[in-house]
Amino acid sequence: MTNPKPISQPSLARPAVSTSLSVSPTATFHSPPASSSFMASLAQRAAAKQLKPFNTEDIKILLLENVNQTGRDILSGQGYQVEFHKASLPEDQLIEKIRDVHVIGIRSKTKLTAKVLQEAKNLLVIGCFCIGTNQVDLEYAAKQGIAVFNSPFANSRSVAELVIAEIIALARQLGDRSNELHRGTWNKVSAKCWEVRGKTLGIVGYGHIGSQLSVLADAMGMNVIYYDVVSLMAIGTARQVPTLEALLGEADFVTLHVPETPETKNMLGAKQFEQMKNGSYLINASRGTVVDIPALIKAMRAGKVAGAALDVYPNEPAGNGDYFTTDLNPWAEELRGLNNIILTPHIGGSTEEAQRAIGIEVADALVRYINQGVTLGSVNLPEINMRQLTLDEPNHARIIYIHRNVPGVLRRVNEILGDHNVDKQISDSKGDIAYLMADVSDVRPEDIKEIRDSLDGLSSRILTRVLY
Ligand SMILES: NC(=O)c1ccc[n+]([C@@H]2O[C@H](COP(=O)([O-])OP(=O)(O)OC[C@H]3O[C@@H](n4cnc5c(N)ncnc54)[C@H](O)[C@@H]3O)[C@@H](O)[C@H]2O)c1
Ligand SMILES: O=C(O)CC[C@@H](O)C(=O)O
Repeated sequence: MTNPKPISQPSLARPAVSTSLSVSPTATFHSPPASSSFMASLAQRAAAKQLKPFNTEDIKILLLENVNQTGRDILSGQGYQVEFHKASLPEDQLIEKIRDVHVIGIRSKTKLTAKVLQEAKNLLVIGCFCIGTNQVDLEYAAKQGIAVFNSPFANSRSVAELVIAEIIALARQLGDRSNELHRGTWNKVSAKCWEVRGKTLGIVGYGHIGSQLSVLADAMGMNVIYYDVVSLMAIGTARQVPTLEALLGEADFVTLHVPETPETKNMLGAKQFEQMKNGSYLINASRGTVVDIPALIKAMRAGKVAGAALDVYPNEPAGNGDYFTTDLNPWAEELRGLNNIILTPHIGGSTEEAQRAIGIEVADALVRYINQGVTLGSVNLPEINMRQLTLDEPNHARIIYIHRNVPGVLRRVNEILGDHNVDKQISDSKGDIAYLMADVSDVRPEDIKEIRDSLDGLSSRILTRVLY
């Protein structure tokens, strides 16, 4: 059973932000970071009337892991209190900080486990300023009525471009040649250095990143094959293969673009390295758990795998520094000692374009959720959208009721709302959790209190919010 949120949790006021969704990462490629939605939000804010009982400056936001300035500006521009940290926080400090905040913004390093989230008594929403959401216990968050948002594809192109660079760098042993020359050694070789034209790229996971990569590799004259658990339309001349084994037996380069799930843990282990072609290459820019690294080390020492590029690791440090040691991962020294291996510190999505786009997209989603209750793009709650209330509707209130998805709730909710004029109402469920949003007109403050108290009294309640 969930812990109900304290009734004292602030009801959030009239929106003051644009509702535009960022639909394309290229939008920010062509636009400066001060996005149109950000400017629009500032303009609207000037005109907006702050309605009682809630002021946006009461909202406390904790941003970790160097969330981009674009996102910070949007959130501060709303008047929220924003606390910013460059790195992630150790669990004890995270627990201490999270107790107090309504919103937390993270990237891939901060683990929001049930243990941490159960301390977050005021938390309304989590923003993952990245693609992956495996670092958050999504189910537990939903059961607490905490919405989670991410940016599903704003860094996909950046990752795909990095992988293209790595395919060529591995084929030409660029890392080794460069390191040698940095040490003063001239070593001009062509043995086992290849063009990529005509070679086969095997993409595991043909989603946003895998399919972008497919287009780029196709354009370089590579044959593209892919394996995915779902049947997906091939782009260009790419071809889906039925099994991972089939892909491994045919690909010269294998690149992983699957999410971290129990099924993808050690997806590439000793058996799979055996199934790869002799002298083939492996690239992992997905999650560190997907590759069994000791097995990779063996396969590379045996010459089975001719080169590898790793961007992600089972354990990654909270911030920058000299942390890539055996204290972090026991095999770190062995990995560093291998030839033709490119090791990067989880930078697949780390470009100016991607980080700006993510900052805007996730911050906009947070503001929409805080100010309007809109869950479009949420990864753990049903997606509900309703048009913004305007200043022409001064006595309207927006009721948000997050509840357990059990029989009879709508009847009880409508008994409570039934004495009022319900202009609009939407409800949807996702698994055990349901989200109801209703706009009610001609309500007085005492009505609002009564509605809220009555909804709070229902046994199905997870969280009630009233925005007015
Ligand atoms: N290195 C980085 O900086 C970086 C940046 C962005 C994303 N990522 C990682 O890359 C992953 C993929 O990103 P995406 O945007 O392409 O995700 P996506 O959800 O668009 O695509 C993932 C694909 O993997 C498939 N899949 C899932 N489980 C599978 C399995 N067991 N076997 C085969 N296919 C499976 C899915 O069907 C889907 O098509 C993310 O989950 C994230 O962890 C890393
Ligand atoms: O920026 C990050 O920390 C994560 C990048 C990437 O792994 C993602 O999931 O988007």
